[in-house]
This record gives sequence, structure tokens and C-alpha cells, in this order.
Amino acid sequence: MALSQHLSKSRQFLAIARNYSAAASLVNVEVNDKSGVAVVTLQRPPVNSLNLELLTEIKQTLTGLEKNKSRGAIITSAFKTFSAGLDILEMYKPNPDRAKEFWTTLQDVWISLYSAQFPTVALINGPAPAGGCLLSLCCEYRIMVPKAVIGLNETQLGIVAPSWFAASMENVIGKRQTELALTTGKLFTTDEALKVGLIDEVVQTKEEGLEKAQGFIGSFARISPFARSLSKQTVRGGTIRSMVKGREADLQLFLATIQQDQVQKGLGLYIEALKKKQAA
Ligand SMILES: CCCCCCCC/C=C\CC(=O)SCCNC(=O)CCNC(=O)[C@H](O)C(C)(C)COP(=O)(O)OP(=O)(O)OC[C@H]1O[C@@H](n2cnc3c(N)ncnc32)[C@H](O)[C@@H]1OP(=O)(O)O
Repeated sequence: MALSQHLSKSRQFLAIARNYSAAASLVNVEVNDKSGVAVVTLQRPPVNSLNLELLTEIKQTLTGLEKNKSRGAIITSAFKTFSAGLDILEMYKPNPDRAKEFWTTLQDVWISLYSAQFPTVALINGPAPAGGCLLSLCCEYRIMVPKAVIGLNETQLGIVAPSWFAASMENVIGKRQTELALTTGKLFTTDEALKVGLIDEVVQTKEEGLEKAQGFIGSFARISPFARSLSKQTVRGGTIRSMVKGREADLQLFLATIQQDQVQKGLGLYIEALKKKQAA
């Protein structure tokens, strides 16, 4: 598709996305006029914790971008936190129907983002623990600001990162580092994350990050989109097939896990600790 035609389609999507944003406004989408790349900004105050509504909007945004043959997407945050991960309140004293929809939507978001045909970059402009880290691991390239943290810290909450969370990390930093990170619930500083390969670049500001992200996506300008996305599928296909095959069992495991007294107790204490931290 010619760039002018493509941009016209992108603008139509942008108009739809803006209308949608006006109604719900947890995700803002802006398509760059020159490059056709979408900047997808998460904006659920205060820390972009991923509840059902935010996940639903992310999923709809990704579906829209795929449908409109997006040139690329940069995922970032409107706040000083990239994402605080899953909204703990979705797992604490859960309503079973909502918990089911919540987890299924998280699975859908992972599948859409992990398998996106267009290039994806996470511009991690603040802390990205647990589910926040997972979102960034789905992207092809990670750019992070200094003085932030990133990692799958689930064990610190007394829960276990599911196998597809672990696989997403393993595909980026390898088995050994993933095992160490998951068993300790490690949150990597920006420097540590760069050293271990969890992120690809450090930038001083979000603006610099946007430029670098556009540069990464621009580097595919002379590569056939078909060959590009098939190559991505070749590398990621096994992980995706395995997750899709196991998704029902994974859902049941999630529902059973969050109903355990011990897990509820751990989550309750964690929520208290977060609140105390604010009061201090
Ligand atoms: C299939 C097998 C079984 C599966 C089991 C389940 C597997 C689940 C997998 C993933 C789990 C997760 O993603 S759990 C979430 C983990 N997240 C964290 O540990 C991060 C916790 N938050 C923080 O560390 C900090 O908030 C921050 C560094 C992200 C930001 O710090 P800051 O100082 O800027 O903000 P506050 O700490 O003051 O927070 C503001 C406000 O937000 C509330 N908050 C923070 N994080 C969450 C969250 N994840 N969910 C819900 N709410 C959150 C915090 O309590 C404050 O609220 P109040 O203003 O009301 O006090």
C-alpha cells in the first residue's frame, strides 16, 4: 500500500480511536503523520495498573492497528510509571466472572501484542513491574529511562509468574537469567536491565525515547513487511502456539490460585504495604 493511502487509513483509525478515547480514555492513540507509526499511550491514573477496562482498551487498540495495517506502534505511558502491572484489586477478593474475563483479556492482549505483524517498541518511561514488564517483553524493542525498575517480581507477592510470562522473558534474556530473576522476584534497575539485555537502549527523556523508537521502526523501511512479519512469526511461533494451546488450563490455574487463602492473605498484605508506603 502506498504511504499516502496508508496514512489516510491510519487517520481514519485515529479518528475512530479518538472517538473511542473520548468515551473511555484509558488509551490514547496518535498516528505520526510522516511515518504512520502509532504512539499508544496508556493513561489510567495513577499508575496504569492493568484492570479489565484498561486491558480491554489495549486489546481493541491492537486489533484496530492490525486491521489498518499499521506501520508500527510505540507503547508508552502518560505518567511517571510505565505500568504498575496487573491491578491487584482484580485478584483480591475477586468476583469469579470478572476474574475470568480479566484473565482471558490479558491472554488476548499478550497474543495480539506478541504476534503483532507491525513492529512494536516499548518506551518504558518509568517503573514496569510484573504485568508492566510483560507488556514490554511482548514488544520487539525496549527503550527505558534512567532510575526506573523492570522485572517479573511476582514471587515477592507470593504468586508465581505463569509459564508464558516466563517464556516471554526467557526469549529475551535466556533461561539462566530468567530463572534467577523469577525465583528472586528481581526488579532490575535501568543499568542492570541494560546489562542483562532486558532492555535495548537507555534514553534520558521520553522525547528522546520517542525519536529512538521511531528510528528503530524506521529501520525496517527497506524490508518487505511480509518477510519481516513472517520472520517474526518464525521466531515467536512456538511460544505463541504453546500459550494458545494451554490457555484454558492456564485460566483454570489462575482462577484456582487466586482463590487460595494463602494467596489472598499475601495480596492483602501487599496492598496494605502499598498504602502504608503512601502514608509514610
Ligand atoms: C497461572 C498461574 C497463577 C497465576 C497467579 C497470578 C499471576 C499474576 C501475574 C502478575 C501479577 C502482577 O502484575 S501483580 C502487580 C505487581 N505490581 C507491583 O508489585 C507494583 C506495585 N506498585 C509499586 O511498586 C508502585 O506503586 C510503583 C513503583 C508502580 C509506583 O510508585 P508510586 O510511588 O509512584 O505510586 P504509589 O505506590 O504511591 O501508588 C499509587 C496508587 O496506586 C496503587 N497501586 C500501585 N500499584 C498497584 C497495582 N499493581 N494494582 C493496584 N493498585 C496499585 C497504590 O496502592 C496507590 O493507591 P492509593 O493512592 O489508593 O494508595
